[in-house]
Amino acid sequence: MSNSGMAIRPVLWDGDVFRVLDQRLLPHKEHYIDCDTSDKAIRAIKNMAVRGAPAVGLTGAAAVALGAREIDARDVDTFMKKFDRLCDRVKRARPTGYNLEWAVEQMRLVVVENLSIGIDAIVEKLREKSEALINEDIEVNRAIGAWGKDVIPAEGAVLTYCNAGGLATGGYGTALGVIRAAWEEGKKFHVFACETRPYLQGSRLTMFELLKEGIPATLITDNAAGFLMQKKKINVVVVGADRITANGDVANKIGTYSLAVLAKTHNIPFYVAAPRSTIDPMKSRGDQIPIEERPGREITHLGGKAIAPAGTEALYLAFDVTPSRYVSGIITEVGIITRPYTRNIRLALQKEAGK
Ligand SMILES: CSC[C@H]1O[C@H](OP(=O)(O)O)[C@H](O)[C@@H]1O
Repeated sequence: MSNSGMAIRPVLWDGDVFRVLDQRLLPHKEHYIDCDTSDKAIRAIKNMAVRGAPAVGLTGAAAVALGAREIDARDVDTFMKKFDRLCDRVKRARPTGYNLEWAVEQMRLVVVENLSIGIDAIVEKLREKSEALINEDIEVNRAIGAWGKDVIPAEGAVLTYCNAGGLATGGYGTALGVIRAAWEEGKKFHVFACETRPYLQGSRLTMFELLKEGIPATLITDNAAGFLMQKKKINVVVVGADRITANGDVANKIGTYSLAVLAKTHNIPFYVAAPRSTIDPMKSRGDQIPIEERPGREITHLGGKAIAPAGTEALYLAFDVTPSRYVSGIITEVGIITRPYTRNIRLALQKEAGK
């Protein structure tokens, strides 16, 4: 276990270097990229060396802390102008997850609240805030697990999609945080993990995490989920989220919407586990969420080898949006939000954490 007690640390500070576990190499190799510049941290987000909305947010915050050190400014006004440009550059790294915008805003607030202490002291506070956000994320995920563990049956099967685990966060996980908490309570359930084409977060990352901790799990192809639900093999579905709008619509990995519709068809509870930092109160509906389109090569190639004929045109929409009517509840660090979502999300955002 690392010093945070986490089985896995996807991101961490080591002195003045921000270290990112390169998830493109998992499960075969655990290699950390040492980010000593904002460009390296931003690149790690763009090329998905680090992925998962909260982990992306934490890396964005680190990119801001690293970038602040790079700013050449003799006065605070000049520093602020360059700092705002840095924040905009970091936020553009990936468009769909809200945690990136949220984390960069947390960093910007540090500067705004400390303009009088001088540039060097501001830079130091940004480095401290970036590390604090990682530790806060772990605690928030533990609270999500504590609230959510009761949706997992004492025996039976939970299906999850993509990777919303320690690798997608500061180290504990949202959907996998719920599963971890239920396991730590002694429940004897089974996990079905969808492989989640094309990046294979499920097969490469979720199975990596669950096997590491001895949580019973079976990998399935994405297209097997419906049949298992039809055969009554699944008791509950728990997934993560990248952005949740004020009315409870949920952006998550492409394929999540299909699972939600199937779950509703088969009367299976469908839960979304996410910190409140994933909730975007400024967007009222899911159709306002920017959906990232990634290179088609990420579909036509696997491990660098073509799995489609040369010249194949591929459309890779990396996320989809599940309307709130398919969502049984949103598991957060302050409780499980249920409908009416607009009202109850607003109340949840006003609560103090942990109450
Ligand atoms: C806990 S958020 C995890 C979330 O992020 C994943 O997307 P990506 O791997 O492309 O960053 C996926 O949507 C997961 O549910």
